[in-house]
Amino acid sequence: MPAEAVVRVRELVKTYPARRGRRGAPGTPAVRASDGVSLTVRHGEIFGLLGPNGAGKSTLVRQLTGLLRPDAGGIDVLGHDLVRHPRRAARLLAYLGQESTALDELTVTLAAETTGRLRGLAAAAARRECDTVLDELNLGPLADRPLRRLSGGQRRLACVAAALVGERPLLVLDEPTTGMDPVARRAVWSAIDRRRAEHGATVVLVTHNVIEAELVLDRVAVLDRGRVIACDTPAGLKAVVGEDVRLELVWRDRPPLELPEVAALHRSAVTAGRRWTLRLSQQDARAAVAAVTGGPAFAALDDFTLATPSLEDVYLALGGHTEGLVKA
Ligand SMILES: Nc1ncnc2c1ncn2[C@@H]1O[C@H](COP(=O)(O)OP(=O)(O)OP(=O)(O)O)[C@@H](O)[C@H]1O
Repeated sequence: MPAEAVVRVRELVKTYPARRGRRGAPGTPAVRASDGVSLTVRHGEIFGLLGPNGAGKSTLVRQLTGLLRPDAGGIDVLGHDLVRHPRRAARLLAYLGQESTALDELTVTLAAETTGRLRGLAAAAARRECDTVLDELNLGPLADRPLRRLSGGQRRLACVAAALVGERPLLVLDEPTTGMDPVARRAVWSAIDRRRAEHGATVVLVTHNVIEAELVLDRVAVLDRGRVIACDTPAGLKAVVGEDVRLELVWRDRPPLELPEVAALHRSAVTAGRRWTLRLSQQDARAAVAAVTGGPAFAALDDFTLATPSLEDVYLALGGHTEGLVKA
């Protein structure tokens, strides 16, 4: 393994078995949630896994953290074979899963301190680190509240705090900022970045927020149906769509498909209800805007935007499905 690689995943395969339904209820078919995933995360990177609901992101990180055993393939974290030795994961990485039920009865302070103690910190050190992290994430005022008495975003923030106590060289975070307001999100991103800058931590995180992904990630693997369909820097991925721009049209009600200029756009649009998204050359985008704003189509139009490409456009260009991607 090259010195700079912290995580190396090779040809990972995981299929959830089919289940027969009980008492006439429909069963569930087998799902191949990791379908030959290979990727390498380098030292000090903030590496993202992006993809819609059900793409296989959580399945991948649960295997990375030793919680789920792959059917085939290899996982190497800092030179340790985690398929053969899944329990070593606890020493190598801090994991923030999607659920927090294990900590719900504890206060914010106790959740963070206990996690630190479980990671081998002495009582005084755990307390010290806990104070620092609660301060960093502006959780001081909520320190004595049990997690179950917090709002969804506050609880998530408390779980991030717990994940950050008791330093680990690798942080694996499954949608760390879900449900948080912008201030909390910013605090989380700076806390993560500080771990990287000051302690050389490497971060793997799951997100479906494409805007956030562009801002914080060094590299991103785009997952779709258990496969990595692209892996590059956000800028590198955006080069896939070149100089194109994105035109979004939102219709008031039913789009007037009887108008030829609208019917022509419909053929290349990705539609989601009243919203159409088109990726066009700059010249074609200008012509399209002129066509829908200059003629009878305008009366049926609620809103339109022209934007430079985002990761979402890359995702569309790669043939992904955007239903599960969050755009703001
Ligand atoms: N325990 C399970 N048993 C059976 N199928 C599962 C199980 N967990 C996940 N799946 C299926 O595996 C696929 C991948 O799920 P996974 O949770 O990894 O996706 P994800 O990309 O993390 O999605 P989300 O963004 O919604 O969290 C989905 O089709 C899901 O329905």
